[in-house]
Amino acid sequence: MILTVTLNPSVDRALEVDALVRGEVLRAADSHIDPGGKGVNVSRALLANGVRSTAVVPTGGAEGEQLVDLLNAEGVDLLSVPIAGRTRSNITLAEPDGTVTKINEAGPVLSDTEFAQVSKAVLDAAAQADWVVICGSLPPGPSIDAFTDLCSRLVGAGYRLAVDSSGPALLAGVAAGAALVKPNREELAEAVGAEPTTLGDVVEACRRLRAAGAGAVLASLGADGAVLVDGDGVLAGISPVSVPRSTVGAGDALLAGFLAAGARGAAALTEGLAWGAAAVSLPGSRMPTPADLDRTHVRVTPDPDPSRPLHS
Ligand SMILES: Nc1ncnc2c1ncn2[C@@H]1O[C@H](COP(=O)(O)OP(=O)(O)O)[C@@H](O)[C@H]1O
Ligand SMILES: O=P(O)(O)OC[C@H]1O[C@](O)(COP(=O)(O)O)[C@@H](O)[C@@H]1O
Repeated sequence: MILTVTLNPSVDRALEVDALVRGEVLRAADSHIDPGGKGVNVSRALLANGVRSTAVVPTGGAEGEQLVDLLNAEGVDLLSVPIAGRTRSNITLAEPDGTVTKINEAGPVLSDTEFAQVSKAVLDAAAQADWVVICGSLPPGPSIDAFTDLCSRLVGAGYRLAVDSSGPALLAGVAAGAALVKPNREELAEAVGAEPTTLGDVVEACRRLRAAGAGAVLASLGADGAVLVDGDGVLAGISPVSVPRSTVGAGDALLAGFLAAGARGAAALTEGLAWGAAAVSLPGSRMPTPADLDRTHVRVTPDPDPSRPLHS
């Protein structure tokens, strides 16, 4: 079982528009409502592919009830912790060429008591889990020290921890010794204070995160695929998509596929890239099912050419 933790989940509303024009009334060609938040998406992707997962989510207000209803309707196994604040709604505007504009709310304040309740739910359930996967932004409220403490307690208790977050929360996961971190290109750049422009730069940045405590680094690079740096070496892979529809949740699908396939080596990276590419081809943040997966276009190579430029 893979336990996911989404401290700041959301109800995701995606609107498909012909073109984004500021100051105009836009008519949506289509719309989708999905349960959202990065850990929530990892659980949804795992469930859609027959892998057992439980999602820990603080929920509150009408949107919190809607989120629980949406997740129950999909059959996601939930540990919902009631909070006083209102669960956020995030908006995606998707254009036909695949361009996505997102507006994410900050999310409700999680009080110290509520954060302690969520932490207890996580620590209690972790004993049954092969992985504990903490994903997404931190909501307002918990200090970075409290978050670091949760990560350290999980690692200290011997659980395999994966962290997919940004800024200080990503660095807290690294410093706590998470077995895996999954930054995207911007998160990697922020973490090392340098913008990667080649695969060599990405590998160097991943090595710095490993030196700072992370066991493995899975760097996702949008249309440039992904790079895995771990104790076994360096792998790079790509999964071209002819008609990108919505990149929302692509990183979550990549992480889910990578974990589902054992989180090591070329087979796991191939699986992650196939799930990521499939998510990009689907509307909103719909997660791929086995029927959506096509591994034939995925290319994974060891020790990639460090001078290869990044395009996306
Ligand atoms: N435009 C794209 N074309 C093909 N694959 C993509 C594209 N965007 C994302 N992907 C796939 O989804 C994965 C995650 O996307 P990325 O944007 O890096 O993560 P995140 O969603 O976390 O920001 C990539 O590693 C890649 O496999
Ligand atoms: O916690 P954050 O960083 O605000 O992100 C939340 C958003 O991320 C998502 O999980 C999508 O993730 P991606 O970044 O992988 O596209 C949405 O479902 C959600 O609205």
